[in-house]
Amino acid sequence: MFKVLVSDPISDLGIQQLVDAPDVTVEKNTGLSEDELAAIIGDYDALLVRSQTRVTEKIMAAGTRLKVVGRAGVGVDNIDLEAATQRGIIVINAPDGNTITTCEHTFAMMMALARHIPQAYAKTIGGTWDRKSFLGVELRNKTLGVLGMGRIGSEVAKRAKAFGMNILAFDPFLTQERAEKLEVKLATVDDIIRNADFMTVHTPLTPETRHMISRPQFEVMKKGMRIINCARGGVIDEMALVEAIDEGIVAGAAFDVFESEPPQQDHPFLNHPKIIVTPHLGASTIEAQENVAIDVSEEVLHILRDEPFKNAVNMPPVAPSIMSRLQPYFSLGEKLGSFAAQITKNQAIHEIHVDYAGDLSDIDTLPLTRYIVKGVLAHHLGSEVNIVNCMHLAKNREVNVAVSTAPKSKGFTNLLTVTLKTSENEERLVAGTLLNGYGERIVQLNKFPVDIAPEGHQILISHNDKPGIIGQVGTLLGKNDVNIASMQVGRKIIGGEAIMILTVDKGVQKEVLNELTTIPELNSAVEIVLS
Ligand SMILES: NC(=O)c1ccc[n+]([C@@H]2O[C@H](COP(=O)([O-])OP(=O)(O)OC[C@H]3O[C@@H](n4cnc5c(N)ncnc54)[C@H](O)[C@@H]3O)[C@@H](O)[C@H]2O)c1
Ligand SMILES: O=C(O)[C@H](O)COP(=O)(O)O
Repeated sequence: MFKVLVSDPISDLGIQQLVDAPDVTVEKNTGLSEDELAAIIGDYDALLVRSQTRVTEKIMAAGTRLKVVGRAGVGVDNIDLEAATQRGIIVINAPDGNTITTCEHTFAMMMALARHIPQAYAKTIGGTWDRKSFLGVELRNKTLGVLGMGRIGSEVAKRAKAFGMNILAFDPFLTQERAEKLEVKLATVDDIIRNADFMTVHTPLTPETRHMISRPQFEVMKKGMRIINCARGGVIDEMALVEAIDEGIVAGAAFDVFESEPPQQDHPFLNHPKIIVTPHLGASTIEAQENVAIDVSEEVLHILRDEPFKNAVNMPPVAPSIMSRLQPYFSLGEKLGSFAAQITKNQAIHEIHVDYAGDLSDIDTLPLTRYIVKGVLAHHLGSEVNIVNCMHLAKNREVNVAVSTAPKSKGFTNLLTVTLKTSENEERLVAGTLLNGYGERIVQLNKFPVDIAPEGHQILISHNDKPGIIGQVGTLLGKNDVNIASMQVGRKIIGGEAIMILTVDKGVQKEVLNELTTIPELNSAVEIVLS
């Protein structure tokens, strides 16, 4: 008999199929502390949660029977995926069930914001009949900026069209073709900041999206913008937002999510006259809660019964025979994918092409391809991507994954070449190898041969091959306290196009990268971070 523990409030109707299953017993025990949960989790085969229960390393370690953690919802930021993967615990989520509900909540927030509904309600029930203080704005003919055009962002855009709004949309995976299909205008973050009347964010919280709207963005923002966040706290810098509202740059904000939940009583959003808030209610409808609970219960049953399942967000075991030959390349493959994604910044990727040469040309490399695709997608999609779901996510985003093989590998015994093709018909190429005795190396970047260890923080500079540039780069980084550990320069012809790759000891601020581009003959500077 399998034992399932439900540790957050999850729809009864949604989990009915688990309750009815003859080989399963379901127990509910909500509101447990980490210690309380750790004390009992050893008795269970499956754990069902929403976002309240933090499924930490400690819980995973105590879950000696645990096969699966089911998240009735999208975000898995409350689950330690690394710890689950290490222990072979499958983590699944229900990515589709609350899309419409969250989209509708976003709209409710946008309209409440436009018409001051919470503030007017509070005054009216307080006995004041105030018709002067709450002059609103129409949505019609206004420009809505959507950051993140995944499931929820796309639905929001669709509904905004019906309200007569013009949509500017940005998503690293949004191609011109898909934008046309969705009837939105493909834009940059900068276009949105400078031109939108309303802006709504629908991205996960990743190192790249954290504070993607902060002081520098507020400084150039269209005056009077209204901002909605029903995605994840932290995408918009909360303190910078309060300042921007108080300075009259932002007209108002509607937030369902906070950097830390629940927020402290003295959080500046609470009781601010121009900020309206809800307590992470985006997914809280009867329908969505039933949907996500049904989806997750179905998957939990499959996993407990060793049947095929689809929405795993962490890694399943790979067959041992394939593992022994491919495993040494998994980490290199993921890093090549991530490197390639980071040098393809702000361009929609429509194909990930992988070429396997030499030792890798005669085996089934699909598990390795998954690591590469994961590396590419995880840069934008965050912890939701894993080697189980990455192909599915690529397909959903109309990103084609193509593989070719070649018996010869330019003098290397093995060579992995990852090429990202963008919708602007550009290509970014990163090739790497496992060198006997030297480990992982990147040996080609676009058309330039290089030799770098793919790890830590790097700066990739594209410049014209002119005397003095290296010195200026070194001086500028030194001035900004960035220590250079190693440097590589590559060029095809003297005086022509060239690249420089610097390995540095720590992260580099965006301002420093921008300053680098002011050096004459230096065309671009991008930071690459590899773990
Ligand atoms: N408030 C709630 O209760 C609630 C409910 C459901 C989902 N969510 C959250 O909403 C967010 C979106 O959910 P979804 O189901 O649409 O996810 P999704 O994965 O379908 O879409 C997220 C999109 O963000 C894009 N993205 C990543 N980095 C970006 C960047 N730097 N700039 C612009 N776009 C970027 C991705 O390419 C992707 O298309 C998630 O954070 C999810 O956890 C919140
Ligand atoms: O990621 C999600 O699905 C939402 O944030 C909903 O979270 P909840 O299940 O705690 O409401």
